[in-house]
Amino acid sequence: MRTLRTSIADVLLIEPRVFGDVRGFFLESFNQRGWEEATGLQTRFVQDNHSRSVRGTLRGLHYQVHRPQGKLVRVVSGEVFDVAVDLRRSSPDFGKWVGAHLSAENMRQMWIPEGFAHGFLVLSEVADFLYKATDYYCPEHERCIAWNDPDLGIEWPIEGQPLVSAKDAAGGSFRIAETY
Ligand SMILES: Cc1cn([C@H]2C[C@H](O)[C@@H](COP(=O)(O)OP(=O)(O)O[C@H]3O[C@@H](C)C(=O)[C@@H](O)[C@H]3O)O2)c(=O)[nH]c1=O
Repeated sequence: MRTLRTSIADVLLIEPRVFGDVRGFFLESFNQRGWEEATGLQTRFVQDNHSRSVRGTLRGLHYQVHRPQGKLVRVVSGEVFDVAVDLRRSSPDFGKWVGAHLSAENMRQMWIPEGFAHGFLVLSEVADFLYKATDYYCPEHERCIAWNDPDLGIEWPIEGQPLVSAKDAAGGSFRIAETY
């Protein structure tokens, strides 16, 4: 695997090694030892998630206060624009966002450390989104910042309104968000 830095130092893009042959391909989607060697992180994942969404769906921007989750995310069918927002007050990148196209074709993964809000927009007809998380889902600690928060100014590749859940439509503003 290859790790690429992004404009926010702790957010990484990961390119797994892909072995193609006449049958198709093989890749290791996660390898604990390879992960530790490549990132220097002693990460322990405790939950794997899978969501499927139709074109124009936007999920986010989500995070958990008190029980933050680091997330290793990837797409196995379709394409999304994936975004991480730094919510760590002590970080030089506090309030900054970084986005990347993740697709079944480019097989890229994004590492979003604890202390970030996360969201993605579906750019294909359908997208299957898989991710590993470093802590369990805790609805009581779950928070949502509005995807179109003017202070964050995320440049989503969309014209018009995305399809969002009722919870996400009620997302709060970054200015008064609980941060880390
Ligand atoms: C996230 C999650 C949801 N659920 C349930 C709660 C609810 O009934 C249903 C759908 O939940 P949501 O609408 O919150 O799902 P979704 O909007 O896909 O939430 C996810 O969004 C992305 C952007 C993230 O970063 C994730 O951490 C997570 O917050 O699934 C779980 O049981 N476990 C989980 O870990």
